[in-house]
Amino acid sequence: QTGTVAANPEQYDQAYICPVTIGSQTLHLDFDTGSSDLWVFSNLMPSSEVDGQTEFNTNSAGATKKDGYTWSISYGDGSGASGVVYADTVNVGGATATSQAVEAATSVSSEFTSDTGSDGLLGLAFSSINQVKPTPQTTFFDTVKSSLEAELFTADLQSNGPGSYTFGYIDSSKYTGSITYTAVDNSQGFWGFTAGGYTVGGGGSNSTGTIGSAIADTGTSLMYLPTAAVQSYYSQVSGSSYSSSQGGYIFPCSASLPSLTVSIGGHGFVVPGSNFNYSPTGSGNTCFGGLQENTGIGFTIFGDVFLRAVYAIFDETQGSPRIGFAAQ
Ligand SMILES: O[C@H]1CN[C@@H](c2nc(-c3ccc(C(F)(F)F)cc3)no2)C1
Repeated sequence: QTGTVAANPEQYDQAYICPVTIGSQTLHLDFDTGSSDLWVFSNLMPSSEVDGQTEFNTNSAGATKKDGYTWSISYGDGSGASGVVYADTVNVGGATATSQAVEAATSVSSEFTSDTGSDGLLGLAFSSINQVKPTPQTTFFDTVKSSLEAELFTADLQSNGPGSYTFGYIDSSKYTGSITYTAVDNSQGFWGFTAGGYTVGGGGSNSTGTIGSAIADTGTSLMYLPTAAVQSYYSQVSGSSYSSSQGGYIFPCSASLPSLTVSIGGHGFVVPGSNFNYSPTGSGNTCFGGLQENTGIGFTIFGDVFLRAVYAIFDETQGSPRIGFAAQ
């Protein structure tokens, strides 16, 4: 089997929301290659924590409670959720898992209540970091992968318009040139890979260092690189500065932004400058940069700002996992 689902950007491309059928309900979930739990708003939550989101009905005929199973998760920004676990049929664009662990929230943090476009998350990292106790559950991809035409999924994220995820096949209309694959280190549960040198702007190679280990994370909006690369980038953006009040680099919204070329698997991938204007700060006609320092995170994260510039293939067809990127 295969699956194809639209990936709809929230405002400022903050996250990508996809329709998922669970039993007879359709919920809109944030697909996240940086975590491994499929959790949903549910009828078990206090109404004070729900602001228009669709609630998974745990009383529906097809939902089977997994007694004694609980979960609790927190995300990079400190938000989180917790609850209990059911099994139900989950269909993503035609790819169907007949008995998928569906983690029904009994409580979510205020950030999720306020994120009115999302009814929960669908994790696509490795099942080793699933947060269900006493027994971790498999991700949707792990549950269905043996039944897919090919054991892979792909992400085509777009700005201001629908992109798509595919399960089980590569859509050759989504990219140009060839796909460059590189080995994945999943020892931390993430789609980890090694990135090489970088060049700011289209000029000659002015890269002074290499980026090193990184993760591909569709659930992170921005791109977080080592300080040296970030300072090198913003040194080419006139009027840019680090704003402690905004918590990152900002610049005049009228600034012209250079591209950033990153070498992965020996191929240079170009992120256009426009990808690095993330959003207005709301003060003084300054804009918040889509490239920020990885200090304090502990990871270099290739989030949506990077992933919008490529077609990404999350591939387990070779036995050991690999990740592929192609220009689009
Ligand atoms: O944890 C890492 C795994 N991938 C990144 C991720 N972060 C979120 C997230 C989604 C929605 C919200 C909220 F709605 F604003 F609460 C917050 C965080 N989803 O994936 C970071």
